[in-house]
Amino acid sequence: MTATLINGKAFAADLRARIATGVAAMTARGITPGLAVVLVGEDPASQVYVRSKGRMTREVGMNSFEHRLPAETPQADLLALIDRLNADPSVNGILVQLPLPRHMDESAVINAIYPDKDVDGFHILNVGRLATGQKAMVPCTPLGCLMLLRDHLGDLGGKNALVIGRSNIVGKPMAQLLLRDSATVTVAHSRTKNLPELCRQADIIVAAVGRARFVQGDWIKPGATVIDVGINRTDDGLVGDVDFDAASQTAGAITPVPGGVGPMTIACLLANTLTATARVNGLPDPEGLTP
Ligand SMILES: Nc1nc2c(c(=O)[nH]1)N[C@@H](CN(C=O)c1ccc(C(=O)N[C@@H](CCC(=O)O)C(=O)O)cc1)CN2
Repeated sequence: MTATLINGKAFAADLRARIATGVAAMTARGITPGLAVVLVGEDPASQVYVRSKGRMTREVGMNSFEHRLPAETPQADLLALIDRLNADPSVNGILVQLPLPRHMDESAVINAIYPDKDVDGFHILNVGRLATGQKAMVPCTPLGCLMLLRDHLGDLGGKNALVIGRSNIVGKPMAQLLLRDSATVTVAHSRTKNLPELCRQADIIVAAVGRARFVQGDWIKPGATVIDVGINRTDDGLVGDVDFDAASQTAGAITPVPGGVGPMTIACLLANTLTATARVNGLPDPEGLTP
């Protein structure tokens, strides 16, 4: 292997320590940030993520409120819970764990969250704010990717960045964030025709396709920075969207799976909760936690 390993796990631990310092300073002023996480149903991976979110929220000194609802909960009951959390001043951030059960309308649920408590950054108003360069709550996984990229590369201006995947959660906001940093951004997806060629021109690849080892080693431009957002459970264990062994022969730097982007998601959720708390209390945004 020749590529530098981008250690998201270590970066996330350091980020959480910085957040804990910010929380302590806020608590000293009589404000303790609170994060409410809502889980509907028993999806095994979601249960693990929600448990980790609760533990890490408490570890940084924030109040954690967990709401677990049965899979068959009517949507109206979930919306009523969100209304209560919107009105609760001890709750600064609200997150509804995805995916939701099939009978629920994801957009309606997300857009019921008060935008300034939407620490996932999925509310339509935050999507618009990000797209127009306004102060927004920014989706956690792309924010984590941006932090890793800036830490590794410094200025992203003028770099050719390829985002593979166009989801609302990762691909689209990732493209917006890279554009904001003056990268030249291409978004590829399942209908893109010349993906290997596009990859070979990219200084930065962010792979978020949801297909195990989809991005091949010989697609990588020598020295490129590769950010792998994929979390695919296979017979070989957890693997990313990039063929890590092959890509790391050519890339300049690469994130592993696990231990790369994944841990940044929860750290950035805590960062967003601290930011939301600062904003609602008329304080400046905490340093280094927003794009
Ligand atoms: N409301 C939301 N739902 C979901 C989000 C989200 O950002 N908001 N993202 C994902 C799941 N997710 C957090 O919710 C998440 C995914 C992965 C990790 C992580 O730390 N991954 C580890 C591996 C852990 C494992 O073994 O599964 C890693 O990559 O090292 C944290 C959070 C979907 N839902």
